[in-house]
Amino acid sequence: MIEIRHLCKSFGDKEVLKDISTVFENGKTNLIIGRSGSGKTVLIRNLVGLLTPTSGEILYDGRDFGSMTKKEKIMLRREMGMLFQSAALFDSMTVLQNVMFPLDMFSDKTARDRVRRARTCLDRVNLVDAENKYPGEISGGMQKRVAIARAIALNPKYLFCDEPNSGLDPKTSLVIDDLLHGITQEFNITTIINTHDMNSVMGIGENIIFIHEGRKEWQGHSSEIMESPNENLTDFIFASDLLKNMRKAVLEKRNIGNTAI
Ligand SMILES: Nc1ncnc2c1ncn2[C@@H]1O[C@H](COP(=O)(O)OP(=O)(O)OP(=O)(O)O)[C@@H](O)[C@H]1O
Repeated sequence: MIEIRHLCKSFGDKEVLKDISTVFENGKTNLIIGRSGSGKTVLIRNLVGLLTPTSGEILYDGRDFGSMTKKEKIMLRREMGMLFQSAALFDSMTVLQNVMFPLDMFSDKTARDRVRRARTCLDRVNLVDAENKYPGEISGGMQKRVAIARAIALNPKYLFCDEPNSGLDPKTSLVIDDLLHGITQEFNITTIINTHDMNSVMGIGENIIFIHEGRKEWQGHSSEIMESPNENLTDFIFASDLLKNMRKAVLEKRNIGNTAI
């Protein structure tokens, strides 16, 4: 679980994050959504320690990042898996070598156990057969699955994903969403996904944080979005006229249903 208390982040006199407090639970896919420039990336960068908050606290299972020693911060970073917008694989390494990379760097397992662990992770993303291929020889969706296998190689407690579906077609995006959701539940990880993908929001959004102009404007489950009275949220989610009309039709149908009861 990650808890944020009154987090603020400014660059000079520009306030980007304004008094954000929330809880990201383990075993849940937590999504951060909001318009471009609303502060999502800055929030994730604060969470992974790439930026230092101007004020406020971030607690990782009760451990306050701000008061950790350098050594404790290094240990904490090893509990974090990261999935970047591009899969960020090493082109000169095979799929297996890519997944083994964090194990070779940080694990004290024997070489044999490291290979076994990497294969287990590849199996989890259905890519065992591709272990000897190079990133350039596989599709974008497969590359993302390799990146997921690599991100979970060290059994992370926390998994941070920055736009995991960018550049993928809708069907492949669903596969990635299902994998992230499944892995999160199976290994009880605190997963935080920064996304613009509305299919992900509606499909796997168990705990959604909507950031608007640097503030947490709304938080809830995807099933609560349709009836939310928050106009900034519904304008953002149902951006086109088509989606607005669909929402209107659904709400009217529900109202008629309720009246009939
Ligand atoms: N290092 C920095 N110095 C100054 N301003 C910054 C810095 N990093 C981000 N910002 C500003 O913070 C604001 C929020 O940026 P951020 O990248 O978090 O937006 P975002 O919600 O992730 O947008 P997008 O969806 O387009 O990725 C922007 O106005 C950006 O210019």
